[in-house]
Amino acid sequence: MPDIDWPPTITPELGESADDVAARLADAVADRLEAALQSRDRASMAVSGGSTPRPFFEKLREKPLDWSRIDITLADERWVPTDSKDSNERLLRETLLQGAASGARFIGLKQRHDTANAGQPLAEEALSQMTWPLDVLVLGMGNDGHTASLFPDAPEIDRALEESLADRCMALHPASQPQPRLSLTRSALAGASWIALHLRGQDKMDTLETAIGDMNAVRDMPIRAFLSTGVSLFWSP
Ligand SMILES: O=C(O)[C@H](O)[C@@H](O)[C@H](O)[C@H](O)COP(=O)(O)O
Repeated sequence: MPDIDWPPTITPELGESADDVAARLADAVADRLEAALQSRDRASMAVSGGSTPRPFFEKLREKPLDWSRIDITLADERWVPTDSKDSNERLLRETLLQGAASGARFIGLKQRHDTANAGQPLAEEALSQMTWPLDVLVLGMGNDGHTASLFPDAPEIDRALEESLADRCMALHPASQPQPRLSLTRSALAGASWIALHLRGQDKMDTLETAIGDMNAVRDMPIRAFLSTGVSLFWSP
């Protein structure tokens, strides 16, 4: 079911629990990573933070993969210390990067610098260690239609959405957010070989349907930049 032609008539499997969907997503991601490792020395993945992905991360880490050949980064990061409760890096270290999966190479976005703008060149350099395009990308979405940290109210959003931007990451300062963000750019994200959209709640489904209703206004709902590329929807009520 997961692969849906976009724009879809959304028909997620009704009645699936969040845990069921997290397990199905972990299976699909493991399959894609395994397939990538059949043809190349290393596989690369970017995942999103927030509250939705925790059960997914806890299931994915149990998969029997050759984690030492897998590079993992974040779709975005809040510019906070990596021991902050708001840190996506901390979330990943506490959930996914445990046990055998701790053997993966994690490329964090947060850098020593005080500001996201100052840290961006170092993050860009760190990201260049990975193989691109990404083999796997797991996106979330906010009810304003943001994904990663591509927020419609960020002054930098137009540049971050440029389809041919060379930079793989950018600092953004969305007025709606308490912290500056460092986000992968549209060009870095949209090139992924396989994109999953992991959502939970009717509010997110309503937002998704609004996004699909006017696919041209990408700046208003940046998730639209990815829906037309063909994403696999993993949604639970
Ligand atoms: O750093 C972040 O918060 C994420 O990368 C962000 O893009 C997230 O995916 C959405 O905001 C949904 O968050 P929830 O899963 O908490 O609803």
